[in-house]
Amino acid sequence: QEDDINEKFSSRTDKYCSLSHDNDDSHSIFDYSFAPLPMFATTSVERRNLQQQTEARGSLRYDYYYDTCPQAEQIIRSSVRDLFRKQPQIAPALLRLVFHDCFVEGCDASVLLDSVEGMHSEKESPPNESLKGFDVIDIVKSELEEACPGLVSCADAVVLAARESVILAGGPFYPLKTGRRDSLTSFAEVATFELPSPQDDVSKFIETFSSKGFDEREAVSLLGAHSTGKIHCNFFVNRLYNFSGTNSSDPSMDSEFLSLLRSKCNTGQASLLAPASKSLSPSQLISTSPSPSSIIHELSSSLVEEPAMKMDYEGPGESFGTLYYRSLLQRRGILYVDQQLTAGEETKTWVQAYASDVSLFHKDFGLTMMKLSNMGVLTSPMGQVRKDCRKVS
Ligand code: HEM
Repeated sequence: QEDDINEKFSSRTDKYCSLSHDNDDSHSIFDYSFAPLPMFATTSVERRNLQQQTEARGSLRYDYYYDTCPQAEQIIRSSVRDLFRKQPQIAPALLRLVFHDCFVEGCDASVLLDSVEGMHSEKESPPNESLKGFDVIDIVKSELEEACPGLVSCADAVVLAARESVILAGGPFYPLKTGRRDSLTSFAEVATFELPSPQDDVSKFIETFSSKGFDEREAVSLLGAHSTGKIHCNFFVNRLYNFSGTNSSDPSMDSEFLSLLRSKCNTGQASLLAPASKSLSPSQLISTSPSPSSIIHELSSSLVEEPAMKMDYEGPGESFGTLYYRSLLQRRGILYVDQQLTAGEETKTWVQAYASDVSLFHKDFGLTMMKLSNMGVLTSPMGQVRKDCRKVS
């Protein structure tokens, strides 16, 4: 089996090397081993020319703001770090936010727009009800606006803030190109139908990610993001008390873990949170549960917490990824979709590989986050740079 994994890994390495040569970037990500990025042009005239050529080609490039706002990435880094010191839960919130932005019509900050007449916002679609981090992006963006008005897009702020969050959560650094622009609209309906459900089985999981261009290895590595943050009881309570209408728990769950989760989400809360989980579809289950969004939508007002389970329930100190995949092998996945990763032949191979090799996981996770962050981006002359991330300018 180890040979099998090695073989898959080496072909994957080749794939990424050749992929990066297909792009405008002639550097493999392994060339710089996550060190500071190489600069392609040395003088500011060369840089400006390169930027203009890049804009004409409509693609992203490293250090896009070098001339216009050289401090942009540093502002985002220090702003996220300062906020994290006060509220560590912003890191998982921002990591989840980038996934929910990029998976729906690309990384274009469409998830940040508020609803206005004639446009229903993605953030109000059922899968996004408990999404957080909007106010963090507002703070980051106001600092960017103060330094460089109208220049740095909300879409770049989202991907760069998420990368910082991964590092703060103990994950890897990965290089990111910039130059994304912001959408002019939000896609609430697409979000409702295209974001995956916590109740998906492994075939649905594979299908959803494959429809967005991710293979099984990439999809399994991305779910390693569930190493950090919290999951509210309403997303998994059906597994504890009434799995698939059986009035009993999910048989795929370890019994000690079941007791632990039941102690976090007791029957009273469970019936309150999922009154009709027998007959509801997964998306209905989420949408009809009392929305936690009023409480946790705004991080600053999250004084009352809904019942939830921490992903790093064994306590801090576990590095990003290790506990998550080991737990799945011990039948201790929190969401049904998490546990389902051990139900597919290839997905299980990757769970095993990541459980025993954290550096392999970090490398794969970094690569897949790069791919996620580049999905369906808008580049000049499309889209715009919003001044306020919640409103079209
Ligand atoms: C099949 C795919 C996925 C499903 C169904 C899913 C579902 C969920 C659900 C239901 C929660 C709990 C939210 C809450 O309790 O408020 C959650 C949390 C989270 N998800 Fe996912 N997720 C998926 C993939 C991903 C990916 C690809 C990422 C990032 C790359 C991600 C990052 C996170 C993070 C960091 C949290 C914790 C958020 C926090 O504590 O604020 N998820 N996810």
